Amino acid sequence: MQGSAAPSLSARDLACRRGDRVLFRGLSFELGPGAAMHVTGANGTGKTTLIRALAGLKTPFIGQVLSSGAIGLLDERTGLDPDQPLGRALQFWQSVDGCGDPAETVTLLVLGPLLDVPVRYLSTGQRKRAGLAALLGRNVPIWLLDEPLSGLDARAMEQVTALISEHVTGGGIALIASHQPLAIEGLTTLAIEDYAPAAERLP
Ligand SMILES: Nc1ncnc2c1ncn2[C@@H]1O[C@H](COP(=O)(O)OP(=O)(O)OP(=O)(O)O)[C@@H](O)[C@H]1O
Repeated sequence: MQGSAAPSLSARDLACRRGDRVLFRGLSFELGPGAAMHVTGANGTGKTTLIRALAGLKTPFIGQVLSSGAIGLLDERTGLDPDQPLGRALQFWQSVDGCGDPAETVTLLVLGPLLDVPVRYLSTGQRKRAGLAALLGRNVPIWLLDEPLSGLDARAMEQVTALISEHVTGGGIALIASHQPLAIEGLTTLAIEDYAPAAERLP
């Protein structure tokens, strides 16, 4: 994994809004090596917004995000060039981040038969697996995963869950927003609705 220091990710008294609406406030947590946290909440409660704030892509309205170690984000975008065949698109990240051979990841995620297919032709589930392969190839310690299981078949869900477990067992950090249950040992849960301003809470 990139960087030798122990990774950490924390939020301190975080509040984010979209337009005039405050989605959550007073949200704090601290994650260290080997931590996995499941962010739950109904549609529109702010899970993606939280992940974007943690990734540094959105400025919180109040509070701070602190991290030590490189952050990798997996969301609905793969980060892969849509016009390149998958194999070449994955190699691009490998050359940028200087990581090892992606062959193992390609095998694990059953992407071998798709290496010659342009990224834009991949199905939803194939694209999700490709995005995860790119993330794995980057070898970063902190994973922010926005709905990593959506669009996956049962077998792929198991494989992706196993890869997340392996990442945290190896000392990485994973924060996962998901509507699906996650079979990951030691997983903690952050219910984002607990941090909604009182006026936003459902009865
Ligand atoms: N650019 C934007 N401008 C204004 N409001 C936005 C913007 N992007 C998102 N929102 C609103 O912010 C709220 C939170 O959206 P977000 O995507 O964080 O929710 P979520 O919990 O991830 O939802 P889901 O479970 O559907 O993925 C939603 O009400 C959404 O409509």
